[in-house]
Amino acid sequence: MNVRGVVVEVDDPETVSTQYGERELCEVTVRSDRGRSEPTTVTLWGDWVENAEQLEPGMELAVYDAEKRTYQGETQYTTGSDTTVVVEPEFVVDVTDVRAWVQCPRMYYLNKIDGLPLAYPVVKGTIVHEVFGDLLRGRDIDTAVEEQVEAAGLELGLLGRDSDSVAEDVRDHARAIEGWLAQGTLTERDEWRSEMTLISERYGIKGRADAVRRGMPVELKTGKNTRREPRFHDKIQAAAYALILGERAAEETSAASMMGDGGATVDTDTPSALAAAPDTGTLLYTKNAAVDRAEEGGDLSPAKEFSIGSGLLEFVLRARNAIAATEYGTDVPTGYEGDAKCEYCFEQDTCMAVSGRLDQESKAGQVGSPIPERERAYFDRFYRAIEAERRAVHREYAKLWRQGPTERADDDRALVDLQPLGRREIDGGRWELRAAGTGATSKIREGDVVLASDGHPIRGEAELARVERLGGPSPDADSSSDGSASGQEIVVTADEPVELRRLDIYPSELSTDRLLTALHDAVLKQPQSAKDVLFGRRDPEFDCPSETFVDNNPAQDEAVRRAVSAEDFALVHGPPGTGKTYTLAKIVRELVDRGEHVLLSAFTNRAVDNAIEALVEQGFTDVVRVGTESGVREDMQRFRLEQAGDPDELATRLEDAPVVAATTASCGSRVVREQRFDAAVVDEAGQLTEPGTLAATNLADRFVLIGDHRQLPPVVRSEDSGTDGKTGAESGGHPQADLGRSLFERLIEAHPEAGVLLDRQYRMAQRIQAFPSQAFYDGQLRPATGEVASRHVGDLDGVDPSALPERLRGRVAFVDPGGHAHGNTNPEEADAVAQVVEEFASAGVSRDDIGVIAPYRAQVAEIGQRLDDHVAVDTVDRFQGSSKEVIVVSFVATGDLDGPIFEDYRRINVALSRAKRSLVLVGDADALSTDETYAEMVEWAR
Ligand SMILES: Nc1ncnc2c1ncn2[C@@H]1O[C@H](COP(=O)(O)OP(=O)(O)OP(=O)(O)O)[C@@H](O)[C@H]1O
Repeated sequence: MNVRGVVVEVDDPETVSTQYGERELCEVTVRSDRGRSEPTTVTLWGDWVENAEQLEPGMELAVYDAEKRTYQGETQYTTGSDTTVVVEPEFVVDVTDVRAWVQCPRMYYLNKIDGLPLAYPVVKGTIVHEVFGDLLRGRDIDTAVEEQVEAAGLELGLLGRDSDSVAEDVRDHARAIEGWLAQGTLTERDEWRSEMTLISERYGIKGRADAVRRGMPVELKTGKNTRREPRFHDKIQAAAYALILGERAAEETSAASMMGDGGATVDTDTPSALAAAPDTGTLLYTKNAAVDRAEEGGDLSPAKEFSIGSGLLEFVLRARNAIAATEYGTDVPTGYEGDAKCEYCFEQDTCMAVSGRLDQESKAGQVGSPIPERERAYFDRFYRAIEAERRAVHREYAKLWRQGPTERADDDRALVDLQPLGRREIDGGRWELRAAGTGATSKIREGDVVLASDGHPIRGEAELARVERLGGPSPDADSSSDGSASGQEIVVTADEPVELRRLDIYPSELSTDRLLTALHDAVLKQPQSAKDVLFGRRDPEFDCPSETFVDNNPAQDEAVRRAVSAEDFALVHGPPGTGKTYTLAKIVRELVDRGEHVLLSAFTNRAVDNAIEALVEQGFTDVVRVGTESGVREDMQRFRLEQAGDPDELATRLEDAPVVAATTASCGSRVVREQRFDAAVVDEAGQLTEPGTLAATNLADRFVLIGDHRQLPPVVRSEDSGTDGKTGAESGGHPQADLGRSLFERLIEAHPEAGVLLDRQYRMAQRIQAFPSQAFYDGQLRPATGEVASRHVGDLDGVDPSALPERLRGRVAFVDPGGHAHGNTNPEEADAVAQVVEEFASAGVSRDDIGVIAPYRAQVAEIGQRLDDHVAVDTVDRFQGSSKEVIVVSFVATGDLDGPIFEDYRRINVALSRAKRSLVLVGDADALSTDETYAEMVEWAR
């Protein structure tokens, strides 16, 4: 019997005498069905009491294989020998976190906030793991070592290492692996899986096992261990994988026995998930092979097997539960939760320093004096906000099993019903998998790492895969014979040959991890003077030169002057089309001319590439672009710094470049985080969370933020219910504003004197800019030139304005087609939008010059079906930063104004300010007019 529900009450634990002696118990009352059912009591016995004590009302509790009994007419549940207890099952804890927690809960916390440094043991560890995978896939040792060392070239170069000595070092480790693989028992390749992604729906654990051999976990450790037994926390890691493997094995058995029984429910002979777990794990300590046997004794064999019993598995689960319970309240562990000895801990100094500076209780004690109260409060508030983001990511994991395939596909989180077209082995024993798509779209993009599966991402065969191609004609002749393949071939690469039937977005905690390290670095590593301005203890200072930088635009000129003379920071506020990118390029060039080492950053890859493009247009090309191959635009690849290659050359290129360009997310990478700059210039700063901005500004002595807080705000997941298929629900002015408010906005409000408003726009005809200027910029925006002011579609080559219907001949039009909203679509409105587009096209406007913006993905799809691919149809979020000659906006709403686009004026500002020559609003005028601002908009447009 399984019991699962929301905890409503936790009694005090008590000790009772039983036939087995004194035992502890704790009664917990839960309401199942997500808190809707009548209360049920579950008695947790023995060691599970430890977890019971961590419970709080409101948490979710799952008790699997509980024993049922009736007491005084009431049904009760109790833990038995096969029972497992899971706290907050949808909080998906990573196996490496369980390991760290068992070492010391405080270490788990420290790892989280300060991230993995760029250090040789870390990089070497990664290389050895890659080589391990290669060897398992049958690769030759010399090739594997050589290629993997080369792949880490940049990191090794930054660490001052040369390839030969690293290869020598890695080869020692690789020999341990090879020796072990050569042992007679390991012959059947089929029994191996390298790098297996495991996610447990039952226990809320995930991780990537280094290898699974005959169903048993194998973990590789690049350290040495001369004892016979593996280290305890290493065993914990392998046992955690065993726990998940047991769940899978039990499911397979029960599925098989259900089939054997003609579909009837069987619950007698199926083993519990715990009993089905593998009973042996292996730890491979590769450094043992390199130890000099003359100098060191003990057990030097690298491979150490150990047995996994239910006691160990339950221990793992209790540690996992302790993490989930701690994170429920965003509590900071003190170290007292575990029994590690601080004096043996190599993190003791760091631990004491962090505890001292943040004034946190810690088993190791504190050293140093605390940072000011205000900074601690800041750290705390953002820590909580970022952890709320992490919980939102965890909810995304849970959707992998909570949502059915159709629901996931409708939510744009999966591509389902793919038809496998074939697979082939490629370099390094990896696989290329191909399938025919259905023509459906999703948030999955080329270059993403996704879960590829044979139908179910958790219960089926699944592996992490990289999307190489989505759609596009198949180069393979035989797949075109399959009608469904036409134009929709999907190609991914993976370590294992999964039958490709479905792709799911794989939620990643990487960006939350990086926000935390940025917060840590800003508060604990930045010099006092930098923090003074951030925390309002000092006003920013300028040392303005009298030079002219831009002679045809006074505001831009002033912006460059402020930027180059800022001793702390400068802020450039750029409304739509006012030359933000142009000004940014000027600023970067001026800084470089002054001999400064500049970091150029932005929220999106697109903006980073646009900024480089503007630099190139201004004749400057001395830029190094850091980013992945798929993230960087084709024509900017020539600036991209490869990760692989000669260490010294790569490191020199990065360190000597006057300008390094990377997204703010990449600024948190091991490589960029180690660099220092004189100045950081950050574009799209209005869309960045405060810690997201800090990831870039932490790396420089001074910074310039360029953005517009009246356009799209930062995307914050934790406010996004995410299941309604709407876009934009993420931000909309909710009270949890810490992450929703950018550093740019906070600073420009606190220090308007440090900001410059770019007030001349080079995009919209005067008639189009009138409303956005009035409504969102206090009427301060004006066309930069007469040409801009008078723009009209009639000026475009081949366009005959008289061929347009009367209502579309002006620069702004309003079309009210009526119709009814069905969920997030309005088909009649979609028809009207398509008609408007066709009318412009018939008058000679190129379809590539027309864009359609709708508030919801569903309406985007509805309109997209009616138009050919040349017309860009998308949500507001995807239009930020771009423009078109003609823009048609579909509002969808009828009757009332219940949509995120309407709750947030910043989104409507973006939608209205994309058009150069013609803007057509399509919607229900009566519905829109129920809101004051939109009433004015309708008035203006008609
Ligand atoms: N001072 C200037 N003189 C001449 N042209 C300019 C000047 N500043 C900007 N422009 C031109 O105006 C256009 C818009 O500039 P830019 O792309 O930099 O705007 P933006 O503010 O970055 O736009 P968006 O709102 O889309 O981010 C570009 O074609 C650019 O070359």
